[in-house]
Amino acid sequence: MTSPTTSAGLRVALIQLAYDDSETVPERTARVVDLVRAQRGHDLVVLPELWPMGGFDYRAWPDKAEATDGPVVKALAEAAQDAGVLLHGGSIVERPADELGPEGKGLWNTSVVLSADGALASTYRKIHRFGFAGGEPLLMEAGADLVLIELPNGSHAALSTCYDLRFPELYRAQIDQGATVFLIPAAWPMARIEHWRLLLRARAIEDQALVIACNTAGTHAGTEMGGRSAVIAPSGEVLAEAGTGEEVLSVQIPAGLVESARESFPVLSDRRL
Ligand SMILES: NC(=O)CCC(=O)C(=O)O
Repeated sequence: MTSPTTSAGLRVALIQLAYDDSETVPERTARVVDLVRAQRGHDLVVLPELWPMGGFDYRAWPDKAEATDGPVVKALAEAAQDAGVLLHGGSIVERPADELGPEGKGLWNTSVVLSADGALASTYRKIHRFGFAGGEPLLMEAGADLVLIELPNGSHAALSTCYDLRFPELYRAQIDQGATVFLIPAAWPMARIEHWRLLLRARAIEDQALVIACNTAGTHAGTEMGGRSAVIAPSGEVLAEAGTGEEVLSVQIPAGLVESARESFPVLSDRRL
C-alpha cells in the first residue's frame, strides 16, 4: 500500500460520548446519530469503542449483541450519508448470524467504518482482548486481521481498539503495511488515564504516525471513563485533547504532516530487523 507523497489536510471530529446505565441502546443510538449528523463539513468523524452496548457492561453484551447489518450499524450508515462524512462508528458487540469463531463464543468487539455513501466500508475485530480471565477473553473471540482504510485525503489509516494500544508490535506491523495514521476508539477508564495519554504519544512518536484516538466519558457499570480523546502529531505534539466530559473535538490536520516528519527525521529507516 503506498500513501501519497504529500497528503492533503483533513478535518476530523471526535465524538467523546458520555453515557451511564440509564439509556437503552435505541435511545443512545438516536442521540449519537444526531451528533454525527451535526458534523457535516468534516472529512472524518470518529466514535468510541462499544458505545451502544457499554464498554464495561460485560453482563449485557450477549443480549445486546448485533450483526454488522443490525439496527445500530444501519442507523450509523444513514447518519454518515446524511452528514456526507467517512464515519468510524466506534465498535459494537458483534454477533454474526453464521459464525462462532475458533473458541465457539460467537461474539467479537468489532469496529465499523461507514463511507459517505452509507456503505459498510470496513470492519476490524479487536485483536487484544481486555479483562484477563473475565470480560472480553471470557465472552469474545479475538480478531486476527490487520485492517487499513483509505481516508478522504488519500492517506492510509490502520484500525485498532483500546487495549490494543498496549501492544506496540501491532502498530509496527501496521506501518509496515503503509499506515501513516492510527485510528483508535476506546473505553479507557479514568483509573489508568495517564497510561492512555502516554501510550498515545509513544505510538505517535515511535511510529512517526498521526494518532486519532476517541475515548468514552461518563460512568457506566460502576467504571468511570477517562475521556481525554486526542489527536497527536508524529512529533508527539498534542494537536488537540478533550477534557473528561462529553465533548466533540473538531481538529483541522495540516497537509503533509506525517510525510514531513518522516522526511526531516528519518528514524524509521534506521530499523534493524
Ligand atoms: N476496553 C479496554 O480495552 C480497556 C483497556 C484498559 O482499561 C487498559 O488497557 O488499561
